[in-house]
Amino acid sequence: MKTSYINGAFISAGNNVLENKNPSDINDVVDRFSRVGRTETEQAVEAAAAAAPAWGTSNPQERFDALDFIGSEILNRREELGALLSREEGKTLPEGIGEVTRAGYLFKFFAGEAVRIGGERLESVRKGATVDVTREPVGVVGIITPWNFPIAIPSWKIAPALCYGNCVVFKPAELVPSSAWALAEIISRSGLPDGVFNMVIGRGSEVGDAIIGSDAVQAVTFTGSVNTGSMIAQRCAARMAKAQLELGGKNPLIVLDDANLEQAVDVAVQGGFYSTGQRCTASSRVIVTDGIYDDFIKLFVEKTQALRVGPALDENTQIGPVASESQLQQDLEYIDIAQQEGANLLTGGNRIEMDSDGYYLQPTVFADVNNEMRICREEVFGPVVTVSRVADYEAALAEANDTPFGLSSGICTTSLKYAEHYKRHAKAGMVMVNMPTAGVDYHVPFGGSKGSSYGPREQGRYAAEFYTRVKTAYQYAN
Ligand SMILES: NC(=O)C1=CN([C@@H]2O[C@H](COP(=O)(O)OP(=O)(O)OC[C@H]3O[C@@H](n4cnc5c(N)ncnc54)[C@H](OP(=O)(O)O)[C@@H]3O)[C@@H](O)[C@H]2O)C=CC1
Ligand SMILES: O=C(O)CCC(=O)C(=O)O
Repeated sequence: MKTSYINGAFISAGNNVLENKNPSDINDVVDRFSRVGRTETEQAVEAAAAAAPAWGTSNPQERFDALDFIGSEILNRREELGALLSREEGKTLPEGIGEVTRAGYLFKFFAGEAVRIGGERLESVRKGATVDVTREPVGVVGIITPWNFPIAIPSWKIAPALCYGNCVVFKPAELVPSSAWALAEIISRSGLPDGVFNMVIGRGSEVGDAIIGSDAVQAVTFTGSVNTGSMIAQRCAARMAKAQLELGGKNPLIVLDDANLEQAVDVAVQGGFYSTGQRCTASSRVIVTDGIYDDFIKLFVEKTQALRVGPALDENTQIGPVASESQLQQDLEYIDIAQQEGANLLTGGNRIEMDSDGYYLQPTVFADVNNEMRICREEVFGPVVTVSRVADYEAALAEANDTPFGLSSGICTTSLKYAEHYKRHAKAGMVMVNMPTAGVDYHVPFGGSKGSSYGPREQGRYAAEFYTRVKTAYQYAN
């Protein structure tokens, strides 16, 4: 049975067993894990706190070597780890391998950043004095991750945390411990001193709660639901700890009359349905102008119906299963709500029974919606897309921005004027022109506005804002 990693060792197993089941076939148990609780989490935090002073002042070469080792091993094993990820989460094999590859490059990127950490020296406005502005680690960082990106999200939090000299207590989602464990196993051989990296496998309500409540944890980074995220931010604020949240999205994709139709439909299909729509960046609202609407709907429904839903590891599969029973129930509930609200179900809407016992759902398209409906305002987190008809670009922009979220926002157009205008006026942290709203690069900032994100951006060089504190040192030269 696999166990948590605390203070440089995988601990011995207890009797609280977590079974990791394959959502493509729930009779397939991917692996068994021993859960820990509060006591072990507190031990992990203590180990991290004890290791923090030395790691915080460690040589950049030491950090580079560890992060580079982790990145190289992930990349060398991308096919094996990708298959494991697809088996436990349900995304297709190419998506699984793609995610693992992204994780490898994230570690490589932050290996490079470790030797580039700098500051600046300014002349003081007071004669004869200088000012140094430098970055220091925050100390112990708590990392709480969701199930939809089992290795990429942990990597884009763990890699910068270590890069900037922090110690880590990492809690993966209960649904996907296998990729997290594989990552921890690689990290355990990377040469990091004991206590610098710790992973605790257990329930959010116990292990997660112990992390966010500990005074020794100076910063918490979280990706997941709005409710859990806002509770975490409030708890952190109450004890003056830093918090960084990546939450939901209700991401719009505008298709203008002048768009390339084939390209726009492919962008909508990819953004809406790939990874089974389980991405906070998924384009769940497509907003189409009048002149292209009928042609768009026809081709979009055709291409949606042609998508092959099936087991994640089957080479013919384009859309894997939903990740869990509870997520499937949530998707079906929203499909029901949309119909009760009067949305027009154009295709999909039902669970699919297959030979393998998994959580399969038809990719689903609703039309004739208005932006007040719950199906247009609340995140479903599944393969469910609404399409609305608007008169022109101005109406499309207004509808796109009329949402409590602001993560990613897309437009398909051949007009430079509209593309440029949209990049400036979309109320979202990320804007995509003629590209799916989902699927981002690993070396640039990731995050949103309004209800989607809180705190500094993740990824790229901007990650330093969260994982460091700035110090200003004045010196008078005698
Ligand atoms: N923005 C995004 O990318 C994501 C959004 N979601 C949204 O959230 C919905 C629910 O998914 P769910 O997995 O339940 O999301 P949660 O927000 O509950 O879970 C995310 C992480 O938080 C942990 N957690 C749960 N409760 C607590 C707590 N009280 N204190 C500290 N940590 C906690 C979870 O642990 P554990 O797994 O042990 O419960 C998990 O590691 C989805 O349907 C989707 O709408 C979900 C995943 C990703
Ligand atoms: O779209 C992506 O590449 C990232 C999405 C993501 O981070 C998420 O869904 O949590």
